Amino acid sequence: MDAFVNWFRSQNGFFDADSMDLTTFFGHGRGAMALRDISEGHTLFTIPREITLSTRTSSLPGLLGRGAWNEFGLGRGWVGLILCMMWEESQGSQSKWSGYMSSLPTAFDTPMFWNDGDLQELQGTAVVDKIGRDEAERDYHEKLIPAIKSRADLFPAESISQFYTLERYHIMGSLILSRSFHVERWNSVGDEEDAAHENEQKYHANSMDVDDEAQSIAVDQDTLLGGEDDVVEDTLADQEADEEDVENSADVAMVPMADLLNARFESENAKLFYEERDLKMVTTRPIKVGEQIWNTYGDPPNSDLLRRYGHVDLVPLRQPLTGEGNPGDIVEIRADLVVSVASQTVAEDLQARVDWWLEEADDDTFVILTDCQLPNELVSFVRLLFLSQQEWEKTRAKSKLPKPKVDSVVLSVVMQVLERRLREYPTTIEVDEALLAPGTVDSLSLNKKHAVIVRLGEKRILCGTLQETRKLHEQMSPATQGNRDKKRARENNTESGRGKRAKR
Ligand SMILES: C[S@@+](CC[C@H](N)C(=O)[O-])C[C@H]1O[C@@H](n2cnc3c(N)ncnc32)[C@H](O)[C@@H]1O
Repeated sequence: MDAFVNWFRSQNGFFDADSMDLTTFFGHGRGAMALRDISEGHTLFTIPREITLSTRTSSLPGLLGRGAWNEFGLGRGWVGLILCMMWEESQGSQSKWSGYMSSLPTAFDTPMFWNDGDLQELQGTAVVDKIGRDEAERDYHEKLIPAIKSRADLFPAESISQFYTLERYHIMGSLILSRSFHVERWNSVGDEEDAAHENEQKYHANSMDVDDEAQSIAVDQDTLLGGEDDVVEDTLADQEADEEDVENSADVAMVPMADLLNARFESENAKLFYEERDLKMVTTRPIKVGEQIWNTYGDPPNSDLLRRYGHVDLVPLRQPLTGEGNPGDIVEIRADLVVSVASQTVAEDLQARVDWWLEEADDDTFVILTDCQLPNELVSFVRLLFLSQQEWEKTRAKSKLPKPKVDSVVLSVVMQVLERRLREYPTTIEVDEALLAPGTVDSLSLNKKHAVIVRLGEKRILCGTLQETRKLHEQMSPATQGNRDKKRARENNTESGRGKRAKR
């Protein structure tokens, strides 16, 4: 750690060694600890923008040239940044980032590196379909390899087996996934005041995928870096982002020192802020001596934490759930599961309705949170599937989604959907709870323990929602309704009797 701090200081980074220390926390890897009571608004460290590592700051895009960068598709997605990181690593001590690169981890607990047996344990969860190994490898073979093969002067044959292997590619991708920040272009000094209220790190759902990135700070690299190389990449990536309205891949940046902070659900006490020339990690709450200094990763569900970072959060859950888990958990219900359940009852061909829904609502997945409430979109979708032919034609003509109003038909379909969704996991909730019980949990491998925590979190939401739905269904069933009507009538009689008595 000393070598890294020395490198950081040699690059004009400021580090308040009286207030914080970099140390190892059990189960969290490295992190930062307060060495004294620190007040809110205190700057813990300052990172000059030129030592953030991105396709704007690396010299590689300039050396390869704008045309080639574009031709090989390196301005889209993370492949360009991955190549820059590989390139900088291959430059050894010649690279400005050598002291940083050598401090980065090379092993990860993320499912990207799990064996098939461990991956089986995640069946049914939102993780499996999102690992994206095949897509990543396609970029390696179709973009990165052709680019390096085209320039033996920049990528000598003997360096390829050391620095440009598929294994190194996955390691760099995982570093971006778990540690990158979103650093936007600085909008010129004149915009500084306007931007003042927005000048803190923003977090998005998924740092590593191009369409849902992680933490973010607005930065103008042009002002600070202004070299030819930057112009090359900037222009390219910016053009692409404008054209496609996707994240500008040039905004994805590795930020030394800031990426050493851990995070835990709703524990953030420090955040990254930008200024014209520097990024600053500033405390957002008072921190007591000995406490860990936490950044935020946006409090994602455990499925995303595991997929991107290789860990999960376990804190007390909130009503209606009990026990420990991640209050940010979610469970996803695919629209096709709902259609499959509805098709058992509905005679009409549902395809036209489904296509219309996808056009109008653009939602093929429904998300339930830990409050266990039915999402309006799910209710609206079920209603759509059960409309009579005449109602459906009217709905389509009006281009208006059905109102998310529950009735006993909707609830009964939802209950079947939830039950079927629960059966997609390899185990029951009871089995998972037993696996995580004291005495048993220690015998699980880390991967298996993480998988069980993720799937149990999702199942608890499903069971909680099923319970709530059953209650509601019960209240709406004709028998209960009849009893309730009778009861209400009795109460009304009593009420009116009381009223009369009161009047007297
Ligand atoms: C941005 S880095 C933080 C620094 C990292 N601990 C290190 O040693 O370099 C993110 C990684 O830290 C670890 N981490 C962060 N928060 C954690 C937590 N609450 N529990 C366990 N591990 C955590 C995970 O391995 C994650 O991939």
